[in-house]
Amino acid sequence: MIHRLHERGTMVEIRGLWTEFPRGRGQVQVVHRDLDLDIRRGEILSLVGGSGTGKTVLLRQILGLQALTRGTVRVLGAPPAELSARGAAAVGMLFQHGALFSAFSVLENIAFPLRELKLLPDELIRDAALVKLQMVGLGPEHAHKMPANLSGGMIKRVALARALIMDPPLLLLDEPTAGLDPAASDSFCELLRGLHRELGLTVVMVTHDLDTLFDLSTRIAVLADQRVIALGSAREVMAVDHPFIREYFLGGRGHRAALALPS
Ligand SMILES: Nc1ncnc2c1ncn2[C@@H]1O[C@H](COP(=O)(O)OP(=O)(O)OP(=O)(O)O)[C@@H](O)[C@H]1O
Repeated sequence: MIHRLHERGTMVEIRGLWTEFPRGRGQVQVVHRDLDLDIRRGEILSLVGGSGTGKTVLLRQILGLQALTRGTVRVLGAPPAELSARGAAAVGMLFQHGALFSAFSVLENIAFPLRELKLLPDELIRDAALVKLQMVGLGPEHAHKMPANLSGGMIKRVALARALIMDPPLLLLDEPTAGLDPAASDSFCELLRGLHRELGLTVVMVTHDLDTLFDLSTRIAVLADQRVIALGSAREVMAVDHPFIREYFLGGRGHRAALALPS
């Protein structure tokens, strides 16, 4: 049962999702209204939408950290909470403010989720963390540095290594290039593209950065009106007539970034 959807090529299946938050005096804020979305195995799906459209909430629901009001979210055919309770580690997440533990070294930060499981001896955990450090393009000379002594780009890389420590098939990225200068942002995108290819990862990414969006996405899902209003390639999504899409993609910044798309 667990692998049924997996075999069919669906990594995440979201059906009839409603998310509501109480707003006092009996009022509720409806963030998602009957939202459906399939995330295919091996794709890099970007979620875009205006502020407050529930992109981060959706990532947290895929991770099993946020309750649904109604509907279902299944990762590899099972509710995310069920997967994590079994220690299946199907999902890794790079949080937007993916702060590292400041009192821990780089290697201790990367090793943390594995250490928490208490299943492996220390040397194996250390070796696994060193492999991940190398995987994100950092040499062993960085292993014992403290987070305060790292650049923004290095912090993102270490947080990414930590997200990958359990070898999850699905990686969630919340604003992966936010706060990075253009050069660091480009090189982080390059790293993500390489890891996606080499590890065969499925990636779901929230981004406001159009360069990152066009650079990495294999498909784009646009959230507006509490649901997914457009889903497809950049060109397909841009062809959908909706006020948010016109403003976001066809405004000055969007137009410039779209010109760089391969024809
Ligand atoms: N735990 C919570 N309790 C109450 N309201 C919440 C909670 N989490 C999120 N919200 C509300 O849900 C809405 C969607 O939040 P979310 O962070 O997912 O937006 P977003 O699309 O990621 O926005 P942005 O692009 O600005 O980061 C917001 O109005 C937010 O205030």
